[in-house]
Amino acid sequence: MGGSFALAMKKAGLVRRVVGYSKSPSTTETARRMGVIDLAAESALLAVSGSDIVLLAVPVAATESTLKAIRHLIHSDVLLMDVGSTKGDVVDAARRALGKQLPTFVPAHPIAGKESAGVQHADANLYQGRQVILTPLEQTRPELVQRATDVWSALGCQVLKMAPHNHDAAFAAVSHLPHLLAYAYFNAVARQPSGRDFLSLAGSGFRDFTRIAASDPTIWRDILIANKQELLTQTQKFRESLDAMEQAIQKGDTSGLEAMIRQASEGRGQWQLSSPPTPPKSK
Ligand SMILES: NC(=O)C1=CN([C@@H]2O[C@H](COP(=O)(O)OP(=O)(O)OC[C@H]3O[C@@H](n4cnc5c(N)ncnc54)[C@H](O)[C@@H]3O)[C@@H](O)[C@H]2O)C=CC1
Ligand SMILES: O=C(O)C(=O)Cc1ccc(O)cc1
Repeated sequence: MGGSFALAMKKAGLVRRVVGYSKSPSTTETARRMGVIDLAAESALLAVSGSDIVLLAVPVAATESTLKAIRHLIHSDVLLMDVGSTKGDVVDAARRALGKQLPTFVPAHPIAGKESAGVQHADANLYQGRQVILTPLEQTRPELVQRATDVWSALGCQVLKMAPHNHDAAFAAVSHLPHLLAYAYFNAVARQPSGRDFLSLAGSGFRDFTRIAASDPTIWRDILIANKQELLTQTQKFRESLDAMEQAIQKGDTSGLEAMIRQASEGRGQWQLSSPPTPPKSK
């Protein structure tokens, strides 16, 4: 996410120089070789020194320690953002870590990404035509919320604002639950004695359903734990829906089963991925 942001900012002509830091030196080396960053910093603190915009792209559970590592060099005009998939925990971490620098922080979540993590998959067009959710705090400086909106808009995003708890409730349903189900479903098939044989026969429906089961384990462990309450609400709703379909099958209730399939089929047929009406021209 961080690498894609750097490439997109460069492509949009919005940055003079990108300084990168990762706790893994091979990541910054790859980023430099790919032209994602211009300079590798020796620490997170040195990376933010003299920067106008700071983007944190780490697992959500690493937010607090990362903010603590950089807070001394965040001055009041710096636009500080994250890209974490959960917002309640990130905002709590920022409150604990940032102290008087809290007004510089604009929590952000681009609804764009891939199942493949790592800077080697960085993509300058990742954010084009996507939504980004900002969850500013009451303390956040309005000028910085505007600057964040301008930055993401210039990368081709539609910017929405909402409260962290509303964000987490929605994304538990449409992102965190499907990732959990993809992991659970893939394991359920693969762990059977004949699992390997079954997998070798699978077609595109299986491929599409399980694509996100290839997503990064550390990133997703942190997301599922961070949004525990909302996620468990959604697993319960899913269980009820699955139970109803199972019962119809068990009873041979063809019309009940068809009605449930029809409802999903028609709903999914009408659903479209949200995107801005007119994405900006790419350079
Ligand atoms: N991959 C996706 O599709 C999306 C991911 N996100 C969010 O973006 C953030 C970054 O994810 P990706 O870029 O996909 O992952 P990534 O694996 O490509 O990048 C994560 C970076 O964090 C570093 N890191 C790992 N553990 C750390 C720790 N304990 N302390 C400091 N740094 C650490 C890694 O070295 C790596 O450079 C996550 O918070 C995720 O929830 C948001 C939207 C989409
Ligand atoms: O790979 C996919 O289709 C995704 O769902 C990408 C994604 C992953 C995590 C997010 O917080 C937002 C988007």
